[in-house]
Amino acid sequence: MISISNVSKVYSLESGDFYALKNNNINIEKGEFVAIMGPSGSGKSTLLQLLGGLDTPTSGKVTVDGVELNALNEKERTLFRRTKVGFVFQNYQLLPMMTVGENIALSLSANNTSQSEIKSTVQKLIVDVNLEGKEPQFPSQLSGGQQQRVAIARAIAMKPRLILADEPTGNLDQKNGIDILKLLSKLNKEEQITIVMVTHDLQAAQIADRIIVVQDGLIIDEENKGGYRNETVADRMA
Ligand SMILES: Nc1ncnc2c1ncn2[C@@H]1O[C@H](COP(=O)(O)OP(=O)(O)OP(=O)(O)O)[C@@H](O)[C@H]1O
Repeated sequence: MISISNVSKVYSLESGDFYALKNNNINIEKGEFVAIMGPSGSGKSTLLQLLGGLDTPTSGKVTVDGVELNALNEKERTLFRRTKVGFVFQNYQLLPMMTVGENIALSLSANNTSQSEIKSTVQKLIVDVNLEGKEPQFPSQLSGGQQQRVAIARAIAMKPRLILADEPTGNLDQKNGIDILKLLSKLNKEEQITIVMVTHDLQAAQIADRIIVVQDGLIIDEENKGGYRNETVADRMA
């Protein structure tokens, strides 16, 4: 489903080139639930942004669901993000002036889906994420856990084969956090949606099939342990 080959992301700073990610390789299978852990600043969000086509690598190849992201132009990348990937963020990123129903329908509307299909899809999604009756309300009228469920409904509206979640439980209390993890797990098991989730919470990561650790710009996992060395920030400057 996902293949990363010799991927680096370099930022040019006044002090020199800084490797947010340095020459990484990884494969994630279709239907896997993968947690990404690692210290602050290690490169986790950068990795997620590359997988979601929100950013491009400085070098190397990123392939997602058969699509080689490097080969896409800006327009194609936008279409890729809209149709192939569902994004879930720590701070939900709902549009405050839109109702729950309208937020969920966003990607459908952007994709020229008919009004009747949008209506029936939103109604089904509302039930799937257990938010019956909340459709006409605004995000500010919902709890954090409910807002995150709206964000997940929005993320899966286009039936993506991949969900990228950046700290989806980071703003939630334990109970709401667990509910969100259960919902993601259900989507993974029942719909075979591949999930890549960044988390700082080891308990949250336990729900995943595999934990990948990113440290100092290096992805470390079972296949990749040989590439690991304990780099300092200075090592990441070219
Ligand atoms: N636009 C940028 N310009 C320069 N450096 C950047 C830029 N974006 C990210 N970085 C650097 O790249 C490194 C990786 O950042 P990233 O956001 O991926 O870390 P992270 O592991 O997600 O951290 P956190 O857990 O705190 O969210 C950090 O050292 C960060 O300062």
